[in-house]
Amino acid sequence: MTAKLIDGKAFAATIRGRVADHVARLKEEHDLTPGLAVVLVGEDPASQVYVRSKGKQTKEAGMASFEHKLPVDADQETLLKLINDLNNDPEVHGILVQLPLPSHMDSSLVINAIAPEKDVDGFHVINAGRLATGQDAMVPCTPLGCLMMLRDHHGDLSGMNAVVLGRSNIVGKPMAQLLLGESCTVTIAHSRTRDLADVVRQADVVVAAVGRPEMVPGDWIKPGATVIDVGINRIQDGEKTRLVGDVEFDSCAEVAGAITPVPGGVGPMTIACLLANTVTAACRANGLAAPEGLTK
Ligand SMILES: Nc1nc(=O)c2c([nH]1)NC[C@@H]1CN(c3ccc(C(=O)N[C@@H](CCC(=O)O)C(=O)O)cc3)C=[N+]21
Repeated sequence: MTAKLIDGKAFAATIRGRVADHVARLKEEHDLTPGLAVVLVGEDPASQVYVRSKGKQTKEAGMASFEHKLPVDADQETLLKLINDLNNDPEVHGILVQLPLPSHMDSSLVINAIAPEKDVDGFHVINAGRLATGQDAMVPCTPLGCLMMLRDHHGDLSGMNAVVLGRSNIVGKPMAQLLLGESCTVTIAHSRTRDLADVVRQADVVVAAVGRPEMVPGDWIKPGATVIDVGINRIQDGEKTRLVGDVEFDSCAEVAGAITPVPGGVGPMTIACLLANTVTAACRANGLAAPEGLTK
């Protein structure tokens, strides 16, 4: 392998340390404890593991963690009532509703019921609009984590060709907005893009967020490019299963200048940014400046 490995796990630990420092200062100087509420509907085992890990990391950073579980057949009104209560709870600065929701619920409606200033996922339409127009927004955690890694590796990104693979509202679109904000020349490629390989070959920065295991081979990568792999796909490997990203790691690492691994890349950064967003929300709710180095 010739590429430099971008260690998201280590970087995420650094971010969490900064979060914990800031939380300690908020307690001491302002008697303020940032609080994060996580809402889980249903009992999907992967979601349960993930929610538990968020709660643990929230507490480790010195913040208050509130977990709310609803049964899979809960009606939407019950969820909306809970969100309304959390919107009005002064101890809750951030609200995350774990996605996907059961199919009888309207996720857009549910997400848009969260007070925008408590929407630490950055999925509310107000936050999407603020990000797109360059105003202070809550920025979605996964793209924010990717941007932090890119900035850390490159410093200035201006003028670089960035190709974002995937056009989802939670990763692809906000990632493209952030890169545009860094003055990159941004292309969003997707399943209908013509000559996809040639498009990706133009990229100095590739962010792969399509959810297709090992879709990007090394011969699509421009020599020296930076590859950020957002994919977290569990595939069968003989008797066992293992996690792979959206890029073929070994072949891409032979060509790229730098690459994130899966696991240990974007995933841990996502949770670290969730904690960072919660601190930002708590600061803003109390008329304090958002912490340096933890926001966009
Ligand atoms: N409202 C909402 N916001 C989310 O941010 C959200 C969500 N719903 N629903 C589920 C997805 C998934 N997600 C992950 C974050 C970190 C890891 C992570 O840290 N992964 C480890 C590996 C963990 C393992 O071994 O399974 C890693 O990549 O190293 C994984 C998955 C956030 N999501």
